[in-house]
Amino acid sequence: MARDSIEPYSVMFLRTVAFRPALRLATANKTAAQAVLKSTSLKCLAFSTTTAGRSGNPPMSFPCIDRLETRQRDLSNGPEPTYEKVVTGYKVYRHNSPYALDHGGILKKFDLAYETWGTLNADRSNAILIHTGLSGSSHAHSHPENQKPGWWEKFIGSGKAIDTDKFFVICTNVLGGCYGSTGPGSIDPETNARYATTFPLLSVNDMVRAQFLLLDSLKIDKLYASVGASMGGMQALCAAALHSERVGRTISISACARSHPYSIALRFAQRQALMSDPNFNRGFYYDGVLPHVGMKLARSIATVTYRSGPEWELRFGRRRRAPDQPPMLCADFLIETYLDHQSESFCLNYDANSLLYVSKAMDMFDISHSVTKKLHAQREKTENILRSNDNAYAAAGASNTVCMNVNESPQSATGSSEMESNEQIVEDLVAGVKNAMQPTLVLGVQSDILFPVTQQKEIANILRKAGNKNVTYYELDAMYGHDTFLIDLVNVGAAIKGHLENSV
Ligand SMILES: CC(=O)SCCNC(=O)CCNC(=O)[C@H](O)C(C)(C)COP(=O)(O)OP(=O)(O)OC[C@H]1O[C@@H](n2cnc3c(N)ncnc32)[C@H](O)[C@@H]1OP(=O)(O)O
Ligand SMILES: N[C@@H](CCO)C(=O)O
Repeated sequence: MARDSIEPYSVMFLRTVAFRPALRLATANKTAAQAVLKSTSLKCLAFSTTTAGRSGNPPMSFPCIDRLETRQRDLSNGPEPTYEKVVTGYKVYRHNSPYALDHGGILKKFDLAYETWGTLNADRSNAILIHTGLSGSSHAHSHPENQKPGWWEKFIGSGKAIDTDKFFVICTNVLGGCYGSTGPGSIDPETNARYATTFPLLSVNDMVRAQFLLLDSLKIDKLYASVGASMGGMQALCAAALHSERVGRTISISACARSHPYSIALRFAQRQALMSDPNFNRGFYYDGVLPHVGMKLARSIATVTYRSGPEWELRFGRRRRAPDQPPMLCADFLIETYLDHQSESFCLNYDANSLLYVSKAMDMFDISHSVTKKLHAQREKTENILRSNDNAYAAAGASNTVCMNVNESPQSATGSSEMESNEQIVEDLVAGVKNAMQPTLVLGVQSDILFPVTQQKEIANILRKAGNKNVTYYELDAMYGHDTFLIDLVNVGAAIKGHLENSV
């Protein structure tokens, strides 16, 4: 098929110097390979499980089962969500008029948290917008007001992949997030209570449109580049296709042109695990017990999709935390203690409702022309009502309700229209990106099971079919899976720098 005919550039110069020797060593000498990895980007092999009391328990003679601790949230006595404590270091764009959303909802007003690095030049032409993945905050890099390392700390800075000597770099927390931007945990101005699951459903384009409103307020007409990975790549593609006149260059890393059923299934499983927590309380948990167990299960599943089997083989193998003890049903293998640690750490760092809304926006992402057209028409209807009179907000926004289980759905469970042919799908996608003619870098990772390279090829293919003559496609053989963009500075950083500084 045509879309499989895109040959991955081998980008020899991009291949990591640290990672390759580790792989080669792996078959011959695991310990040596681990030493190489340890000395590069993989930090820690020591286990540090955080569930209270577990490591201190006396040896058990029967399989141990994790205690599903619930934690009463007492506002005077932790644990409190740390995302609510992020109070410094970001600026806020305040949008004080109703904002119509793609799926029919309305926000009476919204805030967008953002941070910047570097200097905007005189003709305001050197701005780069970094779009985050699912759980990212605006804090991509440290700065004097918040010196904590950001989530892309090593990729941004003087002389770095995104060079702050040359560019003015902006990063926002997405609409729907929980790090300063309006999301389900924010106060609904209509009720003075938290939105929880009365928050309206969002699309990726709703997030991007909000970012362009921020750019308007900064008097930036056109971005030098729009850069993103994972859901950030979806946003970058969306900006390139739907706001094309405002984007000079695009970088899409480990993203997709439309979410495929496999990734939707994986996110559905996470949401189901989360919503099954008895403390979830249909999303109204803010004043009570947090759905900690559900969040932890959801992030465990997510972490399995973010990394890769080959990486874990090399890092953990089949090693157990206490090899002399009988097998236990709790975290026993090092891979299990790792998952336990990662998911536990995440629970208080991110709002459960944001996870639901943002991951749903990812599921709904589809850059096809027909989908965009439908969403646009839907939004226009709401915008017309809003324009019609000053009191229209209440009438137009009355439908901010979300459906949480199939029995609440007005549609049949088996539902759905006829399957389109592959040709029709591609044609629709090509029409969807017909305006995205900017120099574009599409970067994929061979070990990514969540956004596999077939989806990266699909992006490059539809852009080329649409007539974009300046599409660069790189495929990395890094082993860190989907999250490679957070870890592999050598390869991902070089690709980004090359595209930003050399593409014309
Ligand atoms: C995308 C955006 O837009 S931003 C969102 C990015 N942030 C996240 O995804 C948050 C979650 N973090 C992560 O997934 C990872 O830490 C990354 C991707 C950021 C970095 O990956 P790595 O450098 O490979 O770190 P790694 O995955 O090994 O995690 C290290 C932690 O695991 C712990 N760990 C490692 N092995 C084990 C083990 N066998 N048992 C228990 N804990 C373990 C380490 O002690 C360390 O703990 P700490 O973070 O509390 O200090
Ligand atoms: N691990 C990253 C990427 C997910 O797509 C995150 O949590 O945002």
